Amino acid sequence: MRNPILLQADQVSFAVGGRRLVDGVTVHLVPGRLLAILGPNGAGKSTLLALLSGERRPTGGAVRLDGRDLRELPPRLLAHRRALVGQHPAAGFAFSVEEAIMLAVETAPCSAADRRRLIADSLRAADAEGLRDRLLPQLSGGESQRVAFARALAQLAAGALHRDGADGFPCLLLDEPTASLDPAHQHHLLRAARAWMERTGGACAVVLHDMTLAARYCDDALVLADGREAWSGPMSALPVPVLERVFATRFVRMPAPDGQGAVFATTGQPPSGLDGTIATDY
Ligand SMILES: Nc1ncnc2c1ncn2[C@@H]1O[C@H](COP(=O)(O)OP(=O)(O)OP(=O)(O)O)[C@@H](O)[C@H]1O
Repeated sequence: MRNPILLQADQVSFAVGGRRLVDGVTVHLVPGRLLAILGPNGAGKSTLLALLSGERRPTGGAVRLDGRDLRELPPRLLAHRRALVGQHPAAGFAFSVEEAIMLAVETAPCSAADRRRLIADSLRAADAEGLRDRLLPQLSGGESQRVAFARALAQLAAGALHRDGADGFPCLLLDEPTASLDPAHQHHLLRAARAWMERTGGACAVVLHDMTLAARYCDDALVLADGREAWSGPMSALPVPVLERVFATRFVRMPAPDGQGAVFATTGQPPSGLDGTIATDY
């Protein structure tokens, strides 16, 4: 029977100079469930994503894809199975957007026409079709993020052509992919990530600072603080006091007007309880 866990990190740690940036964290990525990785600046979210992607090797514990230690997987196979969209997409050389995405799919075993269609599909999914002929260094921050997302989708779509049958679902790892996006594109990207999971049977983890987006689009949450797990579970069950504790600021959770997820507001005041008030937690 297929292991329902696609990417599995058990008690992973990553230490530099005696400091544990990630300390004994367990993450299970399951097809069809979008995981939000939350936590304050410096909590270890990007480092954890780098461990999950195989970009960094854990100094303790192991990360497994379909049960195989990432260290045993050849880099090419890994590139077919998982894509990481970093926090700051590199401006890179003066390639056009289309050329940059072509680099990610040029070895795909298909015709040139199919390759062009694959690029077009990825650009469309990221609402980046209009950027196709633009040069990478001339893109705005949000445009770069949309192109980096399209490139990751194209990389995994090309990777799927290398795989046989149902073997090996893909894994998409997104590090603050909405940080530079306007509100409409923030929703577009997370809807696209969910649609990608449904289409491919893949698994996805996303680092977010926006709790409202996380509540609307993510099934599960892992909250990190000081490199350790502070809380994990279904996003809908994430307690406001946990957020207030790790972020050291007041959070208010309200029902979303359309009933999907919740709306989170911060007030900049101290966490509830520290000034004698009671948490407003609907
Ligand atoms: N190579 C490194 N050497 C030493 N310290 C590092 C290294 N890489 C990251 N750090 C430190 O590790 C901590 C975790 O960094 P990381 O980028 O994972 O945090 P983060 O949770 O993603 O933060 P943010 O929300 O600001 O993006 C930070 O304090 C960072 O300064």
